Amino acid sequence: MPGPEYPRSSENMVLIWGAADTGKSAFVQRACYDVFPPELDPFDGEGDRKLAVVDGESRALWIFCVSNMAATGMVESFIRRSDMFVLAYSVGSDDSFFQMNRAYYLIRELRGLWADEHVPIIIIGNKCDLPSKRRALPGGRRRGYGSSSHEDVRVVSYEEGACLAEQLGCPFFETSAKENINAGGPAERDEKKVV
Ligand SMILES: Nc1nc2c(ncn2[C@@H]2O[C@H](COP(=O)(O)OP(=O)(O)OP(=O)(O)O)[C@@H](O)[C@H]2O)c(=O)[nH]1
Repeated sequence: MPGPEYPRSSENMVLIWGAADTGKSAFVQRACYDVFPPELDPFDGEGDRKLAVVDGESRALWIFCVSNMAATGMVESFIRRSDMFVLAYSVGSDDSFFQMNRAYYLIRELRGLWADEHVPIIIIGNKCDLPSKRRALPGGRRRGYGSSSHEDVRVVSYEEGACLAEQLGCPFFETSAKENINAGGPAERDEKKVV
């Protein structure tokens, strides 16, 4: 398998990071080509390009996806190089939602964000087209970390996503690569925060 491609010097690098099956590849395909293939090859190690108009200025984005299953060294290398981050979860997976915290704090740690450096991080809850039908658990409990695989129904509400994003100080969007909801805009809006 070829090694990862790298962005050109004129491009802003956007790292999309999330659990497996959150729809990262589908989101990029929708954002860059306005298509929704039913099945996609794993996207790790590949980048894609999108032109975005930011404050009236055309900018080139190089968009790169990694899942949290990727090799630690590769993830850290791309975290250090990226200009902005999109942390993705699926509204159909509690597990992917809980894993975002780890991604968020790793970015902050590696980029020294406890100091003054500002790096834009946005959060997207993909698959918002899934129907809302929360499964009842015995005793009314909520599932916890590691307890959920991906579902065909929504298990993370909009409010839960918005609340976490607010706590972390990140812009938040629910998206659907499938139904083309907010799937072309977040990177452009995020870019606005950079400049
Ligand atoms: N309902 C729905 N399904 C989606 C959406 N986006 C992606 N999917 C489906 O979710 C599955 C995973 O999509 P991928 O784009 O391969 O997910 P990924 O996060 O890149 O997965 P990895 O390569 O394993 O990291 C596929 O079956 C997609 O068709 C969406 O917006 N809505």
